[in-house]
Amino acid sequence: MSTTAGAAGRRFLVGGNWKMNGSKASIAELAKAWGAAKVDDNVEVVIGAPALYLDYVRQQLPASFATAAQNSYKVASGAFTGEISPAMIKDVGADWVILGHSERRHIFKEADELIGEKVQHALESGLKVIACVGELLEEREAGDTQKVVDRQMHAIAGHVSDWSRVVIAYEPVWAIGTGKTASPEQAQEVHANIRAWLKTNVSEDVAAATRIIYGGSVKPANCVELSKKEDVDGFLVGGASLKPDFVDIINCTRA
Ligand SMILES: O=C(CO)COP(=O)(O)O
Repeated sequence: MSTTAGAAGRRFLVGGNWKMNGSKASIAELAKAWGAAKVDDNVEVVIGAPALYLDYVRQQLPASFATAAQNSYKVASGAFTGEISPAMIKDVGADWVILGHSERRHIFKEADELIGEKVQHALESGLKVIACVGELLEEREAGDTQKVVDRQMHAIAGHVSDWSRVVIAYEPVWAIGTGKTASPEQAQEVHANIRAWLKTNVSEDVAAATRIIYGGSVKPANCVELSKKEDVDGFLVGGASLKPDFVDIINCTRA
C-alpha cells in the first residue's frame, strides 16, 4: 500500500520492538531525537519497550507514540513469579502488548494455546494486541509456511473477541535479526494468504479491516519497497527501532 490509508482504509502502523535492549540513558536520547524529528502523523506508532521501562518510556516519548509491553500473562494477578499482567501494563499507561513473538515461542517455548489464552485475556482487559505469526527456515524450505501460519492464526483467532484491537504481525523467523529480509513479493504472498484465511475463517469485514504488518530485518533501506505491497499495512521493527533513523521507517509511505 503506497499511502498511509490506502484504498482499503487501513491505517499504516509502525511498531518498534526493542526486545531486551535499552537503558534510561539510551531511551532519553532516542526520545529526544524522535521528539525533534518530523513524523508522519497519519501513521500509528507503537513502541514495545522492556516492561521495566514502560512507565519511563511513556514519560519520555512524544505523546503521539503509543507504548506496548512485549509479553503479558493470561490472568490479572496472583502467584506467578516474574510475570506481568495486562492490568499492570494499562496501569503504567501502555495500551498495547506484543504476544506470540517468535522469541517467546522458540526460546521460551510458548505454545499456540498459551498464546491464544494470553491474547484473550489481554483483549478482555482492554489492551490492543500485536499478535505475531511466522515460520522457521526449515518450515519454509519444507513448503510448510502457510500450514504453520494457518495453525498459529487458528490458535489466536479462537480467542479474539474484538478484531478492531488486533494487529497481526507476520515475522518469518529466518528474517529476524539476520539481515535477511523477506522480499516484498514473499511478504505480500503470506500477507495475502493471512487475509484470505481471515476472510474464510472470521469474516470478510475483519479480513478487509485487519492490519497485517511485516517484521524481519526492516530498515530505512528496504521499508519503502515493502510498504508498497497491497497487503503490507506496516512493520514491526526490531534492531532498527533502537536508532534515531527509525523515523525514516515511520515516514516510509511518504517516500
Ligand atoms: O523480531 C522483530 C520484531 O519483532 C524483528 O527484528 P529485526 O528487525 O531486528 O530483524
